[in-house]
Amino acid sequence: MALQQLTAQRLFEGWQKRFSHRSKTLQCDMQFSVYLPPQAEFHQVPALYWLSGLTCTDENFSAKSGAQRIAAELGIALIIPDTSPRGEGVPDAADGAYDLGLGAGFYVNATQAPWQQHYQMYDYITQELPKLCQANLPLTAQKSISGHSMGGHGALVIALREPELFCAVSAFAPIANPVQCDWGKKAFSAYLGEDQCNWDVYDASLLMTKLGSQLPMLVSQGEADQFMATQLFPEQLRQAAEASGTPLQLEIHPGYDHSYYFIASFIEQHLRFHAGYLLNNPLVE
Ligand SMILES: N[C@@H](CCC(=O)N[C@@H](CSC=O)C(=O)NCC(=O)O)C(=O)O
Repeated sequence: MALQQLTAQRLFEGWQKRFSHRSKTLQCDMQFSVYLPPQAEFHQVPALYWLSGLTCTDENFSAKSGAQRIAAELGIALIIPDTSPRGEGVPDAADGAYDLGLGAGFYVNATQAPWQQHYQMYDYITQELPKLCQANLPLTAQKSISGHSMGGHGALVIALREPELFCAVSAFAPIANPVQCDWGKKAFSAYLGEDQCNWDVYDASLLMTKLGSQLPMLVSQGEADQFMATQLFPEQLRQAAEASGTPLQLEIHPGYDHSYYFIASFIEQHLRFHAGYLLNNPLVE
């Protein structure tokens, strides 16, 4: 599996890198970013996978979160994929809408035309990308996962469905019950078809109610988030956790909105939370 390095920049004694590769799963060329902490020059390090939200590429989190300073201190690599397949021949929303198509893959495996050939983001994130990173970067097998909004939905769904892949999960302002909100209904009906029975396996609140989880799980939500009441529904996640006995740490932060300013304010807490499990040292948190 060939990986082409596009850029490399020194950052907090480590390296911020951008790679390109041909994705067999998505049938297009993909780019992703990686932060390698200084420790990776001497030994393998664990990795946190970060899933971004609507309209993002791998560059939003890389440039705006400020995560690298803490990742360098803790010795954790950050793997930051794109949010959809891209390139010539990859379909987009007919009207160029921001919440479907390019930049809006929703981390599902599409089954419907014209999406199903390329929009296989669930398999890309859970299978192809980790294999590629493991084979080409100085990483241990330890992984955890986090994300924002659409990416928070992706992180929770993936961790609930495949808990053996990760040692912890967290999310910022996740779309917690997508089958009930306009963003989710629009994307799922396009990618998965009108039969809502096929949507449930991509809904964190429904999955949690059904399966429960003992995975360490932290969710942060801004109370002044402009999307909280219409698209995110954190209360549904809280109820699902209570119903299933899932030890969800759900924190509501007064005054914070949906932006990367919120993420930048709490990313240190999230990285220390993940480090407690990635480094097998609960005292780090
Ligand atoms: N353009 C839209 C909102 C787009 C938006 O807010 N995107 C968020 C993620 S929202 C859920 O997945 C984001 O992370 N944007 C990138 C950034 O750098 O801020 C609208 O106008 O409502």
